[in-house]
Amino acid sequence: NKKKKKKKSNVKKIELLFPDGKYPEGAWMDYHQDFNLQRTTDEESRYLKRDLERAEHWNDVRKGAEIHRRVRRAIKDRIVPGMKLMDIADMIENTTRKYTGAENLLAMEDPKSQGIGFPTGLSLNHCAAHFTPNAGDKTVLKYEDVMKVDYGVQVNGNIIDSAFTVSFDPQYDNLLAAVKDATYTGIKEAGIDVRLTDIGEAIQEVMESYEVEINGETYQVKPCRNLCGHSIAPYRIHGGKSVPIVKNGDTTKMEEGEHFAIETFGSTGRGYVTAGGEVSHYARSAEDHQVMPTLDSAKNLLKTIDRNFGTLPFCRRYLDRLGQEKYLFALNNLVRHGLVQDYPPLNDIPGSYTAQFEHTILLHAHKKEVVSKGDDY
Ligand SMILES: O=S(=O)(c1cccs1)N(Cc1ccc(F)cc1)Cc1ncn[nH]1
Ligand SMILES: [Mn+2]
Ligand SMILES: [Mn+2]
Repeated sequence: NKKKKKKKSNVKKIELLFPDGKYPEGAWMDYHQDFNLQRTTDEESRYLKRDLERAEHWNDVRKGAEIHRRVRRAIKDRIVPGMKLMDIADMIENTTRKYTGAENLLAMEDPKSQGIGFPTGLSLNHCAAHFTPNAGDKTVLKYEDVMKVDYGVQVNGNIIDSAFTVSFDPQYDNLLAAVKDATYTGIKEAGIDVRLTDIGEAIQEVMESYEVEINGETYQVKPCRNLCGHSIAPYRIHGGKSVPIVKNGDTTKMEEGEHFAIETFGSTGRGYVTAGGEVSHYARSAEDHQVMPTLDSAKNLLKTIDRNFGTLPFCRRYLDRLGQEKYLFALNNLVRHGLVQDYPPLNDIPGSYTAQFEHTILLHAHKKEVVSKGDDY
């Protein structure tokens, strides 16, 4: 009897698809009119020259973005009700691993050179962010679910952070439309010398201009006021600046050369999230002034984390995959000592629905690049 041949995925390493090593540019946008008027033409040419000095850096980011687009194209039609979240996460992560050649971290000379940027978020309904299944999770995606798919790709530490929302029931369409419009508004408002609070104000105004009727009740869409976008630095998903999605008075400005994840979250609940539920997401804390752990198991786990992830976020499944066993006590010890930061799921009130869209943008000297833009969102 012919054994049913496992469908071999035809995903190849991305380098084979781009033999000249040049990766496609994202969507270009001009900075605000008045900003451009202040700059003379010879200034523009100086900015362009300065930008070209970072060509290799930009190319790395574009490589990650191309992989992000190809992964979502490969998996989009395969995310259907009845699927286990575990299988969706594996599909996304294994496709990313194939494109980046990061199938087996233990076999890689530098496991942090390129690969998964951070855990695949698959947050459902009132859970807005930072949920990914831990081993043994049997959750199955349902027709009435609103799932935020939020995953990362990194190339030489340049992280692409982009997310979209999956839903099947058309009654959620206005919620998703509100958030997509709000995220695009944030992307349009962003720019060199722009104040973060002004971006938040513009996002909030658009978000709140939408209403959605779900199960016979009408809601005005609310921004989740304590969630925000963020700057991105090499191997650091949070570069230090937070981009609010409501007016918050933060007059900090965006600066030339920075990478930002512009993400907005809309909700039919309180518009405010609280941490709750089993933790899956972790990351090495940046500061290193903490005291080293005395517990041997914690010391060894820290070494494994440093070698395989560095300061990139990881999840319990990635430790399982490395063959780590019974690591929870040691992991919680590292969290208690402040050596590892935990990122619990962030939830609005049960029964509410949240949606998200997110892109990574690059503030070049002369123009803005929405590097993770695709023909899907
Ligand atoms: O909420 S955040 O911690 C944050 C927002 C503003 C300043 S820090 N976070 C960064 C992050 C933390 C842990 C991860 F595993 C991955 C990312 C935003 C985010 N989560 C998913 N995509 N983007
Ligand atoms: Mn994200
Ligand atoms: Mn983000």
